[in-house]
Amino acid sequence: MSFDWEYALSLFGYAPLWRATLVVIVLSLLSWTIAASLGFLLALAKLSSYPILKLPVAAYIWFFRSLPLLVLLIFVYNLPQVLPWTSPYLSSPFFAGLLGLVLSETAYMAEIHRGGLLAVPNGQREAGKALGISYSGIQQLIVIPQAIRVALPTLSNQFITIVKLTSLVSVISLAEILLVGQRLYTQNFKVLETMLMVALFYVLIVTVFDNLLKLGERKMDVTRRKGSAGQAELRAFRESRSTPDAPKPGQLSEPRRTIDENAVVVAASDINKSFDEVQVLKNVSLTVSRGETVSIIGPSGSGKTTFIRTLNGLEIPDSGHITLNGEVSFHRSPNQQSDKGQLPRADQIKNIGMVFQQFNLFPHKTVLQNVTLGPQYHGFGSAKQLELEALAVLDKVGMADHAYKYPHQLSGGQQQRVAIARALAMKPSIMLFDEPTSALDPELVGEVLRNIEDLAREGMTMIIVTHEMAFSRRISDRVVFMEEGAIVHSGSPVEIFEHCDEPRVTRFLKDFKIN
Ligand SMILES: Nc1ncnc2c1ncn2[C@@H]1O[C@H](COP(=O)(O)OP(=O)(O)OP(=O)(O)O)[C@@H](O)[C@H]1O
Repeated sequence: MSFDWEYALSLFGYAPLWRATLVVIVLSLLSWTIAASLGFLLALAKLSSYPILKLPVAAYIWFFRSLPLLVLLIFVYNLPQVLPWTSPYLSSPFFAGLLGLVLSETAYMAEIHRGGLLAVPNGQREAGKALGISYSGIQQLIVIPQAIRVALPTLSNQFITIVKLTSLVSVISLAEILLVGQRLYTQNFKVLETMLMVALFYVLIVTVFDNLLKLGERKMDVTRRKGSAGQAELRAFRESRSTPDAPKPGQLSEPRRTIDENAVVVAASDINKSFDEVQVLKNVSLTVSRGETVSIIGPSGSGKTTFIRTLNGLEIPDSGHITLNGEVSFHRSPNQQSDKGQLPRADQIKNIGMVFQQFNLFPHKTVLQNVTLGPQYHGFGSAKQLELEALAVLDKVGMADHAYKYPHQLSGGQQQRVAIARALAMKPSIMLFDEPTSALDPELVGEVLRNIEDLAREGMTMIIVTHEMAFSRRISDRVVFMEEGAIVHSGSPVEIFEHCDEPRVTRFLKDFKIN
């Protein structure tokens, strides 16, 4: 018996096969979209810290990933036998198939999304928190867009899997491609010819959608973006800055700072913090006045970073008291339980700018969007006005020309300068710098330190955790030395770097080149 090519090719003109193709496409698209959306919610629930959400979701995922789809389809299709009210819906093979596919695929999608969510570095969430953005705002603006980009290739692959799984729905008599083929060859016995065409129809669908999804992936890939737009906006900004009264780029608005000792910006007292029974902060107290630059130095692991993170709520102390501009932002007495006490409010947190060691810029947003995100979220002004303000603040750190680029197109030093601009755009009362140059190559350190020095000169209130001793000596009004979770010594740069006879300080400083 020879292969009947003429018959096989004639199936390209067979209308029921094209109708079945449409059924497969619609069923796959609906299953994929619904399962991807529900899977995302399940992934969020599985990652939450509430057992009441986590445990049922974990059980769902375990159960539906263990169950063969064929068994599930037959079960769903026959459910009206025991639950007659489901009959109007589930007696339709299409809806029964859709329900079976969604139930099963949601479990897989949840795991794919969970991988995407876990791939977003924690620094991204912390950067959002430091801008005073709420949990849901952080998810919506920062985490979800990045998690979906990470998960997209696997989600696309899952669509292809679903297309092929729709063939199983033939078992409950849905007239999809396989069933139409089976009906044909049971009449004419041309099994191979018919199945070849059935296979070709699946390959056709998969090829078309695979290419469409790849196109979508490429569009969402920020590393491919050039970010070259915005030249007109930049020119308009430059022109507006060249009017006689406007400050020139890089020009400082105030020539010298003054320290107002009567205006305390931050006062922290008796801050204690332990991680896993190890006490890393021991009754730390520090008061910073308006216009003052305080640097915190000390050996690695002495608690410097942990301390400044308690000031804006990134770490919650076990006990202590913090005021911001005279208002209590944190209070918990030593005998209070860990879920009691007053925690910093968003309106207080947004008043504290923070620059991280690892920059933590949002990779899916341009430089300008990174800077406008916080002010826009808090409704500081119209989009146009905030854009102009963001360009001005970027200009101040010498980054206006890069406003329309993405973070991956910048050097480490440039990224850190954008991070400084992002914090400044919130018009904070105080800036916290957590080792702002530690992650930079030596040749890039200078440009960032110059920006911070400019801010000090302008009178910005700042606390800087640093290992750059010469820089600390040059710009600080006060230097605080920490060791083993406590402030051991503090004084003017001259007192600390030249006349200190505290053995722990001199021992620490002897390894540094200070001049
Ligand atoms: N989230 C955490 N969980 C457990 N331990 C932590 C955590 N954060 C910090 N620690 C520990 O607390 C101690 C103080 O860390 P911290 O980062 O504040 O020190 P540091 O003085 O800033 O050090 P470095 O100069 O190396 O950055 C260290 O022993 C560190 O391992």
